[in-house]
Amino acid sequence: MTSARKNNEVDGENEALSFDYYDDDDDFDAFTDGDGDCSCDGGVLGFSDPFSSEVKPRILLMGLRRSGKSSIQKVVFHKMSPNETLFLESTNKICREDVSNSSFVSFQIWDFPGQIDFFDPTFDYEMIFRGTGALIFVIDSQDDYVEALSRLHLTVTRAYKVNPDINFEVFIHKVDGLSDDHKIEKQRDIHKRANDDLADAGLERIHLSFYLTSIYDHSIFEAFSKVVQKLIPQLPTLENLLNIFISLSPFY
Ligand SMILES: Nc1nc2c(ncn2[C@@H]2O[C@H](COP(=O)(O)OP(=O)(O)OP(=O)(O)O)[C@@H](O)[C@H]2O)c(=O)[nH]1
Repeated sequence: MTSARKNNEVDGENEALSFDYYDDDDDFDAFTDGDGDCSCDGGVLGFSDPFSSEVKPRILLMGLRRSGKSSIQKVVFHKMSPNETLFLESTNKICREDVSNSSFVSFQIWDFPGQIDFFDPTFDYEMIFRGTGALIFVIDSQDDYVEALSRLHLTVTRAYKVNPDINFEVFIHKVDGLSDDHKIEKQRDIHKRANDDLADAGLERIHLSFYLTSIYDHSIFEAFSKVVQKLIPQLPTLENLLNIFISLSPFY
């Protein structure tokens, strides 16, 4: 599969282009390009959105500090080995990256620093949520997640008010250290608490999808793939066409 990826500065002034092409049959490798870095913006507050007219869906990566957001982006899209992520520095800027590997699969990822005050009144979160297709909220399952859950609730409710069409995706991350029983138990607990919080706020109509993920196995690629697939409007039509094709195939 041929892939091209383009990096942009968020402020749009110093546009740096980096295209990489490769051939690979692996669906998940189709997300990666090898060596590029995303570009980041230092002015977190009140930056402009020079690409707001683009139709590319936007995927936000949010969550508390050190939950694993940048590691996910580096492993999935830059072929970084999981062990190398141990040396990643904390993100203090919004990093935005354009990913496009076909006319169907094309989107932007915005990696948010964990420590920003997202609800600072000068921060234009309405602009950010308005153009968002999916919001991935990363929860570190190896840490105490009480604070993460309250942050998740705040983020989701704010985002929903601005744009009820956002897909809310919760990555229960770093599950590599947990036994299978423990993983299921964590997922059940987080799922229940997050949905109880929404029900208490009268917002049970907000749907959260949960995934158990780790950068140390295939789970992070599968989860990201599912998130991206939901953003491909042509997918149901493509599936229908493929089903028709298969049913008419002489080998079927
Ligand atoms: N065990 C384990 N560790 C992980 C996983 N993903 C990330 N980490 C580790 O978590 C630490 C923090 O990862 P980062 O990607 O820097 O976290 P972040 O959310 O981007 O942090 P900020 O930039 O501070 O917001 C690093 O030491 C990673 O190696 C995972 O799936 N399993």
